[in-house]
Formats: sequence, structure tokens, C-alpha cells
Amino acid sequence: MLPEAARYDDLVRAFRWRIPERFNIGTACVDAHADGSGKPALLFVEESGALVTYTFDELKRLTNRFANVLAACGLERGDRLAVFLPQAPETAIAHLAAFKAGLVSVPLFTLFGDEALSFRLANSGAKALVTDLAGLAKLDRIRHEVPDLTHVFVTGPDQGDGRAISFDAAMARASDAFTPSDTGPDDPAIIIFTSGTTGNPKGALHGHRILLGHLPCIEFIHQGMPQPGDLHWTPADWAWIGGLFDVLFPTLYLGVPVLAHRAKKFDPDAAMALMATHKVRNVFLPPTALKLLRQADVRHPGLVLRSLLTGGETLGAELGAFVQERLGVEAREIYGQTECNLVVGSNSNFFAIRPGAMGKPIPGHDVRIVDEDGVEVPTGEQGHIGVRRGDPVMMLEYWNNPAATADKYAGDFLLTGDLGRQDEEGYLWYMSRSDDVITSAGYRIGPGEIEDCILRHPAVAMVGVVGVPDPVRTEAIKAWVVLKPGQLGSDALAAEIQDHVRTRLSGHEYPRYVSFTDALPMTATGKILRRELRRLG
Ligand SMILES: CC(=O)SCCNC(=O)CCNC(=O)[C@H](O)C(C)(C)COP(=O)(O)OP(=O)(O)OC[C@H]1O[C@@H](n2cnc3c(N)ncnc32)[C@H](O)[C@@H]1OP(=O)(O)O
Repeated sequence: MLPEAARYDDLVRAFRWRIPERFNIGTACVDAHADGSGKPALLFVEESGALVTYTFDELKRLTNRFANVLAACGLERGDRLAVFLPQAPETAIAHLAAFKAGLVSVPLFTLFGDEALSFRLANSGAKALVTDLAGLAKLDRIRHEVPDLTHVFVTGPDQGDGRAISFDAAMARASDAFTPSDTGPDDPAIIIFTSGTTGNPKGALHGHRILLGHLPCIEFIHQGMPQPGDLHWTPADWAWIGGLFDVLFPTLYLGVPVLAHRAKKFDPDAAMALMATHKVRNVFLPPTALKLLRQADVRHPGLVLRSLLTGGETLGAELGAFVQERLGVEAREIYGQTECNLVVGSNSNFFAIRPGAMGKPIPGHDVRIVDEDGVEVPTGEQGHIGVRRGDPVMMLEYWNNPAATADKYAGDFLLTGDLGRQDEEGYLWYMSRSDDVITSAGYRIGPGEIEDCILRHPAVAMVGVVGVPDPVRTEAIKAWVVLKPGQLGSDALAAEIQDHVRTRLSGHEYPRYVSFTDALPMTATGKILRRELRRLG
């Protein structure tokens, strides 16, 4: 455990990774705490507000049951299980059971539309899927595109129509005893899809060690966890690395309960009330959520927060001050990405927080500013934010994509795709992306995917998609559209294009702005100049 106040330099010097020879996220998060004491693990707040508590003991039995269900389906070590569910107990059970069974889980965001779902299921070669009725309706439309998918489980009341296997019924029939798979830290555990400027999303394949790689930062930010009364919550979905590895799994690993609740739409009043009612002590709130709280100007006297992690987008000095004043806690910024998460952070117990800077490398992680060849640049100069190879939190590879994997590295470093600089005192400053990837509300969004999708709209001849500055979401997605001859731009057509993206890709990827134009700025070789589009605003 980290001392109350220590010198950052001493922590860095003293740090040693302790990676055991055998490690399994499922057993470490659940079985290790299932000691018969009835310690709470998950507190699920249903849509109605009703609270259902799951203890570690129950979670052990439930994950064992589902691991048995998966084994009975013929799934073997290394096979993929997709999880297409919101923040809910079944989501945690499915992932943890997959880990225990030596399978590879594939989290899928509930807002994904048909094409996004189909691509990820096909690309990962998932053999089984757990979803709810809303997810099943989407799956029905694309099931013929994913022949590898042989077993589909649906949560909630049994529909009895043969479209899917009832999750509850299968669980009821299964044994609650299971011998977990004997995995090593480098054995594949999870594929999390992420986007680049062009092409399809890539699946970052992580080993079981990913959890161990997150722990130094969790300890750094939520100092002293587990403390009596600790309870961790995030409004971010458990479909991304943030919800899963900044919150769900490391918290359970430390024997601390997690509050599970994600509203259909983030509501500042409801979020404050939820934290106060359930006495949430630790929270991950992305900057967009903090800005929504500031905008709504809500106060709540009952807050008992003791640690707050934020990241995924730049925090900024004013927002940090707001957090201290309104939430009564320090905003501790982190930096990371799906391929290599939580490598930079801040905590004023170890060094003064410098407004605007992300912080310093978390002890254990070697983060440098490097050039395109992976060679360090002089202090103060801008370059690529790089993380030295061999870091336990780093992905094993991009799933089935050796070319993309090779591209991600230069020399000894993984290149994050972000540009930054490091000052004389070791603080890291985020500058911008090195590519056209859009950062909106903490999501990393690929403009190429959205362009491809919009191009399939029958009225569209050409399209360029960029991120434009947004006061709340860091960037908002904007599409510049050239229509086919005879088509007229209108609000109705703009709304139709937005819906076209929402239903095919995702609810968080639709262009908030659609502008019709006669031509797009192009290079001599016919590539759209997104840089020019960004300049137009
Ligand atoms: C690097 C790291 O470690 S951390 C970074 C990882 N990033 C993340 O985890 C993402 C963090 N961001 C978020 O969780 C969210 O954006 C929040 C909580 C900040 C704000 O949430 P919201 O504003 O409710 O919506 P969110 O951004 O998720 O969704 C986008 C759209 O989908 C809509 N939507 C969300 N849920 C649903 C639903 N169940 N049904 C229909 N529509 C929905 C939203 O209404 C929103 O559209 P709108 O703004 O036009 O209304």
C-alpha cells in the first residue's frame, strides 16, 4: 500500500512489478474474496431504483455456474464469448466466468448498431454471446452474417420462442462448482475494439496480466483502497477499458464493492443523488460528465466522495477547481488508451498538480516523448507519447492484425497516437492527436468508419468527417456532405443521415453537425483534407 505522502521519485525508484507465474482475472476478482463472510461485491441499482446486492460468495457460485454453461456448449480455452449488455450483474458474471473458463471475452457497447455489431462479432469469431432483449433484436437482423456464433444467451424473462437460450434457465440447471482454468498472465483474456483514422476498428487483445498492469494507477489515485466504506461507481459503460479496468475489475480484485448503474442518458441531478444515496466513495467521472455536472449547477449535501479519477479527454484547470469546490474531492487525472491504459496520473499527495498537465508517469510505467522512430526527443519538445514495450498493461497484439500491430510500435515504444511534451520537472502535457481520430465524451472515434457509413446513404456522393471543438464533449463529430446531383440539402436529410449512422454504427458516433457543401478540399491524389475541414469549423 502506498504511504500517505511519499516522494514521487522514491516511489518510482522503489517500484517492482510482481507478476505471478499463474494468474486469472476471474479467480483473483471473485474466488479470492469468497470466504463465506458475505462481503458485498456488486450493488446493482435497477432502473426502478431498487437495490440488489451480490456478495463475493454469490458471485463465485454464479460465475462457476456460467463457466459450466459455457463448457457444456463446447467452448474451449481461447474461444471468444461476446458480452452485449449494459452495466448489470450479468455483464460482470459473463466476463468473469469467461476468464475462469480460459475463454476470451469481447465487450460490446449496447449502443452499437447493426454494422458495428456484425463487424465485431465476425472479426472476433465469437462462438457465444450474452445479451438482453434489446440486443437480441439487433442480433436477429445480422445473425446470418456471423456463422461462427453458435450459442446466444438472453437475460431476463424466457421468451420461449427459440431465438436464444434463456440465461437464467441455463444458470439454474448448471452446477455451482467449477475448477478454473490454469491461466498464465500472458494468456489471452479480453479483446476490446478501438478505432483508428482509417479502416475498421481493431481488437486490442490483452492477457490476464492487464489487470495487474492497472493496479499501480488504481493505488496511486484511490490511495489506500480498500478502506472501510469504499464503494466505486462510474457512469461510463462496462463495454470499454475505462468502465471495465478503471473500475469494475481492479475494485473487485481489491475486495471493494462496485455500484452498478448506468442511466439511459447521463442526468447530473440523478448522478449526484445516486452517489449520495448509496454513499459512493470512489468514482470515475470522465471530463464530459464533470462538465455536464457543472453546466447543470447541481449541489448535493450528502456526497461522501474520497477519491475521483478522471480521464479519456483533457480535464483543464477550471474543471479541476470546480470538482474540488462542488464534489469536495481532488480531480485526479489519468491518461491511457485501450492498448495501454492508465500509465500517467496525478495525485497531490505525491507532487503538486499542475493545472493543464496530465500528471507524471505512474510508478511502474515508462512513458517517454519520442519521435516517429521511437527515439526520445529533448525535454520540452513535442513528440509522440510513447510507452516502453514489455509493460504488463500493454496489449498482446491487435487481434488477427499483424500489420496494425507492427505499425503501433517504433523501436522500443508503443506509440499512442497522441502528441505531447514533458517539462523539466517530469510533467506530461497533452497536445493533440497525431492523426484524425476524434475524441468525443471520452470515446475514441474513427472518422473513416463514419465516412464509409455515410457514403452508403443513397443521397450522398462524398463526405468528410472531422471533430470540431465542443464546450462539453471536447470534440463533436461533424460531417461535411456533398450530395448526388438532384439531391437537395435540408434539415430532414441531415436528420436522416444522423439516424443512418446511429442505427448502423452507434448512438455515440452520429455526426452532431451535418453541413452540405458543393465540394470537399482534396489532395492532388484525391484524399480528403480533413485538416482543411477542421479549419472551417
Ligand atoms: C482512457 C480511459 O481509461 S477512460 C475513457 C473511456 N471512455 C469512456 O468510457 C466513455 C466515457 N463517456 C461516457 O460514459 C458518457 O459519454 C458520459 C457518461 C460522459 C455522458 O453520457 P451520455 O451523455 O448519457 O451519453 P453517451 O455519450 O454515452 O451517448 C451518446 C448518445 O447516445 C445516446 N444514448 C445513450 N444511451 C442510450 C440508450 N440506452 N438508448 C438510446 N440512446 C442512448 C445518448 O442520449 C447520446 O445521444 P444525445 O447526446 O444525442 O442524447
